[in-house]
Amino acid sequence: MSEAVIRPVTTTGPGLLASLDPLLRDWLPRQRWFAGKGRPVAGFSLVASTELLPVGGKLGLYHLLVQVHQPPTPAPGTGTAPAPGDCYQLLIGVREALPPRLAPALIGHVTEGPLAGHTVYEALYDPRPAEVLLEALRTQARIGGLRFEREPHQEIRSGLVSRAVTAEQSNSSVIYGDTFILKLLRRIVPGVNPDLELPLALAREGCPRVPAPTAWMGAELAGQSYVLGVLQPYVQGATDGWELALRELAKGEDFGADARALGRATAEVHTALARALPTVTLGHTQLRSMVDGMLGRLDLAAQAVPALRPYVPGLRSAFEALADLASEGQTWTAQRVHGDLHLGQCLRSPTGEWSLIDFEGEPARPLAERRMPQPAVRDIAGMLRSFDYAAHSVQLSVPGWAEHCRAAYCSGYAEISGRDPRTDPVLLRALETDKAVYEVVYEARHRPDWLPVPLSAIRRLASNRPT
Ligand SMILES: Nc1ncnc2c1ncn2[C@@H]1O[C@H](COP(=O)(O)OP(=O)(O)O)[C@@H](O)[C@H]1O
Ligand SMILES: O=P(O)(O)O[C@H]1O[C@H](CO)[C@@H](O[C@H]2O[C@H](CO)[C@@H](O)[C@H](O)[C@H]2O)[C@H](O)[C@H]1O
Repeated sequence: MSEAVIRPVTTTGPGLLASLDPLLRDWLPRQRWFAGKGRPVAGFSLVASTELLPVGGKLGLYHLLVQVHQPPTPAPGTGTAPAPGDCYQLLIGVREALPPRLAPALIGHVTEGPLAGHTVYEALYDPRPAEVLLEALRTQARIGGLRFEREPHQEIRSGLVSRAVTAEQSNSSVIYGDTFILKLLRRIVPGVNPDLELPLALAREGCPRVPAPTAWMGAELAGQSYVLGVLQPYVQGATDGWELALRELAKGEDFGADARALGRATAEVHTALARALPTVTLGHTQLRSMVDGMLGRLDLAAQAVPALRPYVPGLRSAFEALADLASEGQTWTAQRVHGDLHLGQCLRSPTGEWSLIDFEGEPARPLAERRMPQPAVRDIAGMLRSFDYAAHSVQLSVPGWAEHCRAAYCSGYAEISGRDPRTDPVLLRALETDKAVYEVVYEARHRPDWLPVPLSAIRRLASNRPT
């Protein structure tokens, strides 16, 4: 299909950002997806702007890439704090007045500059702007620096009605007619994004455990390419694993069969990834640098979260035990992995089929690190941590629930891959520890009330107690 240009680009001058500046300073830090929380916003630079609907009509629409200037993190080593100057993707609607249904999307009323007298708002919540994006994907448009691409044999019907996903997310998503879901990435970085790269590789490998990307949007800026969003089929009527697990727990019911099926699904994805993309052998040198990475993250985390400090020696020993095995000559295979696997990233369809989503990896880690081959056990460790989270999140504790899920999940994994992760306890403990350390920092930054959940695992892992 030939590429269609729906509208020539209009590049706006610096006045646009100046007029939005005071509103963005207030609005941006309140967004769930804003990664620079806890540090003041010193200012903005416009990286790129594209007028998608002309301002001056009833509804104007800007696509903006905005660099946010923040001073470095005050306390050294919050571990996951982004470097100053993170770039965010914004879709800004411009109207003279906002209809009441769009009130929750309000960014503010502009008083100065080229948009003075207008109201600006988060346009993803508005069906018309969302339709503009879908139409651009459908027609493989190029609009200014924005490129919209589609898998050659995939069709997108026009006129699908949109609704925004309101759940807490690291990015922002829109559902079109229960047929597609578009994820707009918020903090954007140059390079190949694993959230597109891995599902595409899996789809081309014929793996049915991941919704196959239908289309995507990106940009070329100063010679570098950026992935800005991915459209994929919407799994209708799906429930995510976190919700399911909590539901079963609350009823005191068994999650073992689902955990086993999830283990099988994870192994199917790992097997397909190992076929589709290069694998490497991790010997002593590579393991040493992996362990050094874990130790470094632990140090940063302990600086940022004092509650972690008493456990540092025990946690270090979990990592050093792995390095010791490597110095005795043991090797491991590494491959591309999901990178942030947890129950919330697993969708169960009404027919009981599991799909894995969100291959972005841990959002705070540098892209290059997220794309490095890892032992597949890293994902397994993530899921085991998730069973533990679920068990700690309900009022009524069900003794042995997390342990039962762990066993079922590992057995399911072994059924497909031929490798039971429990036969590699030192690696599993090290990777669970690394994940729990990440979670401590994540919770301290985003959900302090949840901090006791990873901290209880930290106590167990530091003393090398079994679950
Ligand atoms: N293909 C899909 N089908 C149905 N729901 C989906 C699909 N992809 C994502 N979702 C829903 O959207 C939510 C956010 O998606 P996710 O990829 O995890 O975004 P984020 O990176 O912002 O966390 C998921 O928790 C899930 O509920
Ligand atoms: O889903 P995201 O990619 O945004 O992942 C981040 O947020 C997760 C929480 O929403 C966080 O997951 C942690 O909490 C979950 C329960 O809410 C639990 O199931 C996970 O095991 C636990 O790690 C994830 O770490 C973070 O990267």
